[in-house]
Amino acid sequence: MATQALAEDAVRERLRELPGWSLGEDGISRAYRLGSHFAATAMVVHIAQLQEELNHHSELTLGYNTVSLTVSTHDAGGAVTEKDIELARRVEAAAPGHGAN
Ligand SMILES: C[C@H](O)[C@H](O)[C@H]1CNC2=NC(N)=NC(=O)C2=N1
Repeated sequence: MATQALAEDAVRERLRELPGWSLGEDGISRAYRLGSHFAATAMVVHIAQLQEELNHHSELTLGYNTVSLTVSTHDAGGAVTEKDIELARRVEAAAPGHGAN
């Protein structure tokens, strides 16, 4: 998958299909709220699996009942690339199964 930096407007266009995701200085980010600490922990494990499958890894934070992630592409100097968008899409697809919102 391409690791060329996406222009800001291209990132924002893709984020239109990813409600809850935002663009910041460190990449694209999303925070999820779960029904319990255990549910949040289980989602973190699932995200780790998705990241390993994609070989693309976020900064992933587990709170009491929240999971937050921020991702950019190190190999592109911290820019946002299609790999970041693809990880976001895969996490979004997994979120409903965890009761995350
Ligand atoms: C060697 C390994 O494939 C690379 O370091 C991968 C690992 N995970 C990664 N994750 C992210 N976010 N960006 C990268 O450029 C990246 N590169």
